[in-house]
Amino acid sequence: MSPSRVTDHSEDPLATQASTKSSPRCFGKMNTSMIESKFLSHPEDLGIVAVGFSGGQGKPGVDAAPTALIESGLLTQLRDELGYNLHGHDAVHSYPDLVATSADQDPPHRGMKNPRSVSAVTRRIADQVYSHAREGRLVLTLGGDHSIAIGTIAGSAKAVRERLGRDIAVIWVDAHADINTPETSDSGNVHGMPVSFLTGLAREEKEEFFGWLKDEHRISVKKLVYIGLRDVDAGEKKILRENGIKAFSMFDIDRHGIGRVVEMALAHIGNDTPIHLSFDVDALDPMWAPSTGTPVRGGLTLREGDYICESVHQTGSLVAVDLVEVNPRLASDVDVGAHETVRAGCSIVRCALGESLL
Ligand SMILES: NC(=[NH2+])NCCC[C@H](N)C(=O)O
Ligand SMILES: [Mn+2]
Ligand SMILES: [Mn+2]
Repeated sequence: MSPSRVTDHSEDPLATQASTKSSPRCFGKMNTSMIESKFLSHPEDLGIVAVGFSGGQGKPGVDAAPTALIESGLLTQLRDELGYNLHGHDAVHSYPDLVATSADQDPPHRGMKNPRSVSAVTRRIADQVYSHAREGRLVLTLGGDHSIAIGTIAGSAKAVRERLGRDIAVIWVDAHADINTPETSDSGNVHGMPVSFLTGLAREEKEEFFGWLKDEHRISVKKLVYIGLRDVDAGEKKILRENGIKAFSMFDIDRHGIGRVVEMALAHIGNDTPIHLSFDVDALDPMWAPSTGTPVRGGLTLREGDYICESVHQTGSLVAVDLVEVNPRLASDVDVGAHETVRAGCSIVRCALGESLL
C-alpha cells in the first residue's frame, strides 16, 4: 500500500515527507493511517486535554507535567511525525475558578482531601473529554494526578454510549489499583480512589462530592483490567477479589512475559470493545520514571510500557488515552530525573498513538 493512498493530505507538506522514505518521520504517520479505527469517526483528529491539577494528592509539581511534556515537544511530534490534527492543544487548564485556594475552603468529606475541588475539576474534565469524544475524535489527556481519570473516563464512557450505544473497557496501567473507597483509603487522597467512583463501588448523593457521576458515566468492573500492579492496599485487594476484577501484577508479567499478559488482558476485554487506556507513569520502574509522587520499585521497563501501548493501539479499538502522575519537581536528582520521566511519558504516549518502528 502506498502512503499516498492511505492519506489524503496531498496539499500538506507533511504528506510529502510521508511519501519519501528518506525521513524516519514517515513511519509513524504511515502506521497511524494504516491501522483502521473501529470506533472513531475521525481517527486522525486528536482532542487534547492538558490538565495542570494536583489536588488528588499532596505533592505539588504534578500540575507542571502537561507544560513539561508539551515543552519537550510531545504535541509537535504527534502532529508532525504521527500526522494528527490537534484540537484543544493551545491551553493548559488549571481551573482557577474551581480549585479552593485554602484548605479550610475545602475541608475533608468522608476522609477525602480536597473533595469539592477534585469533584468540580473532574466534572469539568468530563465535559471537555466528552465534547472531543462526541465528535468521534481520539482523546489524549495529559495530567495531573490520577484523580483526573474520574473525569476522563466519565466523559469518554458517556460519549461512546451516546455515539455508538456501547460500553467502554478500561485498561489501567499502574503500580497501584486506585480503587480505594473513601472508607478504605488510609491516605484520603482521591488519586487512590478514581476506580471506585467510576465503577460505582463508591457512591455519593451530593453533587459537590462526585454526586454528578451518573450511570451514563460509569464503567463495569467486568470491563476493567489492570496491568503492572505491585502496591495494592489490603482493602483494595479485598475489593478486587470480591468483584472478580481482572488484574495482572508484576508477578504475572514475570511469570508469563509482557506479550502473553497483554494478550490475556485484551482477550478479557474482547476484541469488539472501545478501549480507554489510563496510564500512570508510576507503572514504570523508577529507573525509567523516577519523578512521580508514589514510586514503587520493581516495575515495568520502558520497553514493556511501550509494548502495552503499541499493542493497544494495534487493536484499532482505542478511543482515549490518559498519561498521569508525571511530577517534574520530584527526584533525587531533579534535572536528570524529570528529564528522563518526561521522556518516558512522551514515549508511552507516542506508542499509544501509533508510533511504530517499522
Ligand atoms: N495514582 C496513584 N499514584 N495512586 C497512589 C495511591 C496510593 C495509595 N493506595 C492510596 O490510596 O493513597
Ligand atoms: Mn500509581
Ligand atoms: Mn494511579
